[in-house]
Amino acid sequence: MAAGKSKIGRRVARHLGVPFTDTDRMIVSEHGPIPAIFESEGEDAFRAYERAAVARSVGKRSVVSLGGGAVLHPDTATLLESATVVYLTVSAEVVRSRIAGSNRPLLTDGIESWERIFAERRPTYERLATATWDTSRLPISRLADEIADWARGRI
Ligand SMILES: Nc1ncnc2c1ncn2[C@@H]1O[C@H](COP(=O)(O)OP(=O)(O)OP(=O)(O)O)[C@@H](O)[C@H]1O
Ligand SMILES: O=C(O)C1=C[C@@H](O)[C@@H](O)[C@H](O)C1
Ligand SMILES: [Mg+2]
Repeated sequence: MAAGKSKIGRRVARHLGVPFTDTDRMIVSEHGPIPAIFESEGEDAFRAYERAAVARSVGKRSVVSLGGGAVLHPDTATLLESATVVYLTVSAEVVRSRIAGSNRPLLTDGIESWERIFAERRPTYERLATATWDTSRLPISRLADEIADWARGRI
């Protein structure tokens, strides 16, 4: 969470001249704010909406920014096995300020929740990654340039 998927993904798509989709935004436009979905319908309902949004997005010539937990669904993990997956990392030290004041429903204990969730998901992220960038030190613009250069010709 807060590694830069949405901000960097949008710029990468612009550089590549392909459509951009952010599955969190799709869910919000179709079902309302994410915290409200978690509160009134629960995480399982959110994951089902997310799985559907990912299934409609992945596999086209485009850039898709996923929610941090999208890989938890086995169908999504299977879809990503045949996609070009950029895994963005960030250190706990740096992410602390990025998540301050955030309304991500799973971050009930701030950085402690972030670290626990990251440790649980890390093997899955690493398994599905085609390439990895750490976003802790470089600006968004530089990361987007590098990733777009790498992705050109691959998608
Ligand atoms: N390389 C970076 N340097 C500094 N700030 C960054 C960088 N990348 C992202 N940020 C900032 O971190 C915050 C989170 O970024 P963003 O929303 O793109 O993350 P995300 O991975 O999409 O998070 P989520 O898991 O909630 O979807 C934003 O405020 C963004 O401006
Ligand atoms: O990592 C997660 O589980 C989440 C990340 C966000 O992008 C949203 O998809 C939601 O807040 C859940
Ligand atoms: Mg995002």
